[in-house]
Amino acid sequence: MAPRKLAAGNWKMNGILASLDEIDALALAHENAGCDILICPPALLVQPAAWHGKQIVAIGGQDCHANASGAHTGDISAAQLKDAGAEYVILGHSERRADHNETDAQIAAKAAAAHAADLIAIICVGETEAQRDAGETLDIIARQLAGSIPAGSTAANTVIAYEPVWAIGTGRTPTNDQIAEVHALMRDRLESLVGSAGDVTLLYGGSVKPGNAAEIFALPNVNGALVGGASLTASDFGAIITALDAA
Ligand SMILES: O=C[C@H](O)COP(=O)(O)O
Repeated sequence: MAPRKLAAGNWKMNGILASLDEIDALALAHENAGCDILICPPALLVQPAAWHGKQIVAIGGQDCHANASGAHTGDISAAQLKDAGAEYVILGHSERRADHNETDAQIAAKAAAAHAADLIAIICVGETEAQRDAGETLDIIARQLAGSIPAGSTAANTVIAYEPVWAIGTGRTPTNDQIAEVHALMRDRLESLVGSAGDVTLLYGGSVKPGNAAEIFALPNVNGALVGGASLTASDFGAIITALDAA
Protein backbone atom coordinates (compact mmCIF):
# COMPACT_ATOMS: atom_id res chain seq x y z
CA MET A 1 0.00 0.00 0.00
CA ALA A 2 1.40 3.40 -0.94
CA PRO A 3 0.73 6.37 1.33
CA ARG A 4 -2.51 8.17 0.55
CA LYS A 5 -2.00 11.64 -0.83
CA LEU A 6 -3.64 14.30 1.35
CA ALA A 7 -4.28 18.00 0.82
CA ALA A 8 -5.14 19.27 4.31
CA GLY A 9 -6.30 22.79 5.07
CA ASN A 10 -6.03 24.26 8.55
CA TRP A 11 -8.24 27.31 8.85
CA LYS A 12 -6.91 28.05 12.36
CA MET A 13 -9.06 30.78 14.03
CA ASN A 14 -10.46 32.00 10.72
CA GLY A 15 -13.85 31.61 9.12
CA ILE A 16 -17.56 32.07 9.80
CA LEU A 17 -20.60 30.21 8.49
CA ALA A 18 -20.44 32.10 5.20
CA SER A 19 -16.88 30.79 4.69
CA LEU A 20 -18.31 27.29 4.18
CA ASP A 21 -19.16 28.34 0.63
CA GLU A 22 -15.46 27.71 -0.05
CA ILE A 23 -15.98 24.05 0.88
CA ASP A 24 -18.93 23.84 -1.52
CA ALA A 25 -16.69 25.19 -4.27
CA LEU A 26 -13.94 22.68 -3.45
CA ALA A 27 -16.38 19.76 -3.44
CA LEU A 28 -17.77 20.83 -6.79
CA ALA A 29 -14.42 21.38 -8.47
CA HIS A 30 -12.60 18.34 -7.11
CA GLU A 31 -15.19 15.56 -6.92
CA ASN A 32 -12.93 13.31 -8.97
CA ALA A 33 -9.68 14.22 -7.23
CA GLY A 34 -7.09 11.50 -6.94
CA CYS A 35 -6.05 12.71 -3.51
CA ASP A 36 -7.84 13.05 -0.19
CA ILE A 37 -9.04 16.57 0.62
CA LEU A 38 -9.47 17.81 4.18
CA ILE A 39 -10.53 21.08 5.77
CA CYS A 40 -10.05 21.63 9.51
CA PRO A 41 -12.20 24.65 10.41
CA PRO A 42 -12.66 26.14 13.88
CA ALA A 43 -14.57 23.78 16.18
CA LEU A 44 -17.86 25.66 15.90
CA LEU A 45 -17.88 25.05 12.16
CA VAL A 46 -17.04 21.34 12.17
CA GLN A 47 -20.62 20.10 12.02
CA PRO A 48 -21.92 22.46 9.30
CA ALA A 49 -18.67 21.99 7.38
CA ALA A 50 -19.27 18.24 7.31
CA TRP A 51 -22.62 18.88 5.61
CA HIS A 52 -20.95 21.13 3.05
CA GLY A 53 -18.16 18.64 2.32
CA LYS A 54 -20.59 16.21 0.68
CA GLN A 55 -18.14 13.37 1.40
CA ILE A 56 -15.73 14.90 -1.14
CA VAL A 57 -14.05 17.20 1.36
CA ALA A 58 -13.36 15.49 4.69
CA ILE A 59 -13.57 17.59 7.85
CA GLY A 60 -11.30 17.63 10.87
CA GLY A 61 -10.78 19.35 14.19
CA GLN A 62 -7.75 21.37 15.23
CA ASP A 63 -7.34 19.86 18.71
CA CYS A 64 -9.07 17.49 21.13
CA HIS A 65 -8.86 16.68 24.82
CA ALA A 66 -7.05 13.56 25.97
CA ASN A 67 -10.03 12.47 28.09
CA ALA A 68 -13.19 11.01 26.63
CA SER A 69 -15.51 13.28 28.68
CA GLY A 70 -15.71 15.10 31.98
CA ALA A 71 -15.14 18.41 33.75
CA HIS A 72 -12.92 20.21 31.25
CA THR A 73 -14.50 23.59 30.59
CA GLY A 74 -13.96 24.87 27.08
CA ASP A 75 -12.48 21.64 25.75
CA ILE A 76 -13.76 19.25 23.10
CA SER A 77 -13.41 15.47 23.09
CA ALA A 78 -12.41 13.34 20.16
CA ALA A 79 -15.77 11.55 20.35
CA GLN A 80 -17.57 14.90 20.10
CA LEU A 81 -15.57 15.77 16.98
CA LYS A 82 -16.41 12.38 15.51
CA ASP A 83 -20.09 12.84 16.39
CA ALA A 84 -20.07 16.21 14.60
CA GLY A 85 -18.79 14.59 11.41
CA ALA A 86 -15.01 14.92 11.72
CA GLU A 87 -12.73 12.22 10.36
CA TYR A 88 -9.40 13.77 11.34
CA VAL A 89 -7.93 15.93 14.08
CA ILE A 90 -4.74 18.01 13.96
CA LEU A 91 -2.67 17.53 17.12
CA GLY A 92 0.48 19.19 18.39
CA HIS A 93 0.45 22.08 15.95
CA SER A 94 3.27 24.44 16.90
CA GLU A 95 0.72 27.14 17.68
CA ARG A 96 -0.84 24.81 20.27
CA ARG A 97 2.58 23.80 21.56
CA ALA A 98 3.48 27.51 21.96
CA ASP A 99 0.14 29.07 23.00
CA HIS A 100 -0.98 26.25 25.31
CA ASN A 101 2.37 24.81 26.39
CA GLU A 102 1.47 21.41 24.97
CA THR A 103 4.10 18.76 25.55
CA ASP A 104 4.94 15.69 23.50
CA ALA A 105 3.39 13.49 26.19
CA GLN A 106 0.13 15.45 26.14
CA ILE A 107 0.03 15.24 22.36
CA ALA A 108 0.55 11.48 22.50
CA ALA A 109 -2.34 11.20 24.98
CA LYS A 110 -4.57 13.27 22.71
CA ALA A 111 -3.60 11.12 19.72
CA ALA A 112 -4.50 7.97 21.66
CA ALA A 113 -7.90 9.54 22.44
CA ALA A 114 -8.34 10.41 18.77
CA HIS A 115 -7.57 6.84 17.74
CA ALA A 116 -10.00 5.50 20.34
CA ALA A 117 -12.70 7.69 18.80
CA ASP A 118 -11.86 6.43 15.30
CA LEU A 119 -10.30 9.71 14.16
CA ILE A 120 -7.13 9.98 12.10
CA ALA A 121 -4.56 11.98 14.07
CA ILE A 122 -2.40 14.44 12.14
CA ILE A 123 0.55 14.81 14.48
CA CYS A 124 2.68 17.91 13.84
CA VAL A 125 6.39 18.29 14.44
CA GLY A 126 8.83 21.05 13.56
CA GLU A 127 11.86 23.00 14.67
CA THR A 128 12.17 26.69 15.52
CA GLU A 129 14.54 28.88 13.57
CA ALA A 130 16.96 28.97 16.50
CA GLN A 131 16.98 25.18 16.63
CA ARG A 132 17.68 24.97 12.88
CA ASP A 133 20.45 27.54 13.15
CA ALA A 134 21.97 25.50 15.97
CA GLY A 135 22.00 22.38 13.78
CA GLU A 136 19.45 20.63 16.00
CA THR A 137 16.66 20.05 13.47
CA LEU A 138 16.95 16.29 13.04
CA ASP A 139 17.34 15.69 16.77
CA ILE A 140 14.28 17.83 17.51
CA ILE A 141 12.16 16.05 14.93
CA ALA A 142 13.26 12.61 16.12
CA ARG A 143 12.52 13.56 19.74
CA GLN A 144 9.09 15.01 18.92
CA LEU A 145 8.15 11.92 16.89
CA ALA A 146 9.25 9.54 19.64
CA GLY A 147 7.35 11.51 22.28
CA SER A 148 4.18 12.44 20.41
CA ILE A 149 3.19 9.16 18.71
CA PRO A 150 1.26 6.82 21.02
CA ALA A 151 1.35 3.04 21.05
CA GLY A 152 -1.30 1.65 18.75
CA SER A 153 -0.56 4.12 15.96
CA THR A 154 -0.80 2.70 12.47
CA ALA A 155 -0.43 3.95 8.92
CA ALA A 156 -4.24 3.98 8.75
CA ASN A 157 -4.88 6.14 11.84
CA THR A 158 -1.87 8.46 11.81
CA VAL A 159 -0.53 11.19 9.51
CA ILE A 160 2.64 13.13 10.30
CA ALA A 161 3.08 16.78 9.32
CA TYR A 162 6.52 18.40 9.25
CA GLU A 163 6.03 22.12 9.83
CA PRO A 164 9.13 24.21 10.52
CA VAL A 165 7.89 26.87 12.94
CA TRP A 166 9.79 29.61 11.10
CA ALA A 167 8.09 28.77 7.79
CA ILE A 168 4.51 29.08 9.09
CA GLY A 169 2.77 32.16 7.74
CA THR A 170 6.07 33.81 6.82
CA GLY A 171 6.33 33.18 3.09
CA ARG A 172 9.64 31.44 3.78
CA THR A 173 10.20 27.74 3.10
CA PRO A 174 13.10 25.39 3.68
CA THR A 175 15.17 24.37 0.68
CA ASN A 176 14.06 21.26 -1.16
CA ASP A 177 17.04 19.40 0.30
CA GLN A 178 16.07 20.45 3.82
CA ILE A 179 12.48 19.24 3.37
CA ALA A 180 13.66 15.96 1.83
CA GLU A 181 16.19 15.42 4.63
CA VAL A 182 13.56 15.74 7.36
CA HIS A 183 11.02 13.61 5.51
CA ALA A 184 13.61 10.85 5.01
CA LEU A 185 14.36 10.91 8.73
CA MET A 186 10.65 10.74 9.56
CA ARG A 187 10.09 7.79 7.23
CA ASP A 188 13.00 5.99 8.86
CA ARG A 189 11.92 6.65 12.47
CA LEU A 190 8.30 5.73 11.81
CA GLU A 191 9.25 2.11 11.15
CA SER A 192 9.77 1.53 14.85
CA LEU A 193 7.06 3.97 16.04
CA VAL A 194 4.19 3.09 13.71
CA GLY A 195 5.28 0.14 11.59
CA SER A 196 4.66 -0.07 7.84
CA ALA A 197 6.49 3.26 7.66
CA GLY A 198 6.35 3.24 3.88
CA ASP A 199 2.57 3.49 4.07
CA VAL A 200 2.35 6.50 6.40
CA THR A 201 1.20 9.77 4.82
CA LEU A 202 3.80 12.49 5.43
CA LEU A 203 2.81 16.13 4.93
CA TYR A 204 4.92 19.24 4.59
CA GLY A 205 3.47 22.48 6.00
CA GLY A 206 4.69 26.07 6.10
CA SER A 207 3.94 28.70 3.45
CA VAL A 208 2.68 26.20 0.85
CA LYS A 209 1.13 28.23 -1.97
CA PRO A 210 -0.11 27.53 -5.50
CA GLY A 211 3.25 28.75 -6.79
CA ASN A 212 5.48 26.35 -4.83
CA ALA A 213 3.20 23.34 -4.30
CA ALA A 214 4.22 21.29 -7.35
CA GLU A 215 7.92 21.60 -6.52
CA ILE A 216 7.33 20.50 -2.92
CA PHE A 217 5.08 17.58 -3.94
CA ALA A 218 7.82 16.30 -6.26
CA LEU A 219 10.15 15.73 -3.30
CA PRO A 220 10.70 12.17 -2.05
CA ASN A 221 8.54 11.14 0.91
CA VAL A 222 6.25 14.17 0.62
CA ASN A 223 2.67 12.86 0.28
CA GLY A 224 0.80 16.13 0.61
CA ALA A 225 0.60 19.36 2.55
CA LEU A 226 -0.87 20.93 5.66
CA VAL A 227 -1.86 24.36 4.41
CA GLY A 228 -2.80 27.40 6.48
CA GLY A 229 -3.41 30.72 4.77
CA ALA A 230 -3.76 29.34 1.26
CA SER A 231 -6.51 26.93 2.38
CA LEU A 232 -8.93 29.74 3.15
CA THR A 233 -10.08 30.20 -0.43
CA ALA A 234 -11.20 27.51 -2.84
CA SER A 235 -9.18 29.11 -5.64
CA ASP A 236 -5.81 28.91 -3.88
CA PHE A 237 -6.45 25.59 -2.13
CA GLY A 238 -7.91 24.20 -5.33
CA ALA A 239 -4.68 24.98 -7.17
CA ILE A 240 -2.72 23.15 -4.48
CA ILE A 241 -5.08 20.15 -4.74
CA THR A 242 -4.59 20.12 -8.50
CA ALA A 243 -0.81 20.14 -8.05
CA LEU A 244 -1.02 17.23 -5.59
CA ASP A 245 -3.30 15.32 -7.91
CA ALA A 246 -0.72 15.64 -10.67
CA ALA A 247 2.26 14.71 -8.49
O1 LIG B 1 -1.26 24.26 9.71
C1 LIG B 1 -0.79 24.94 8.80
C2 LIG B 1 0.50 25.57 8.92
O2 LIG B 1 0.69 26.19 10.15
C3 LIG B 1 0.95 26.37 7.74
O3 LIG B 1 0.40 27.65 7.71
P1 LIG B 1 0.70 28.58 6.43
O4 LIG B 1 0.37 27.77 5.21
O5 LIG B 1 -0.20 29.77 6.61
O6 LIG B 1 2.15 28.93 6.48
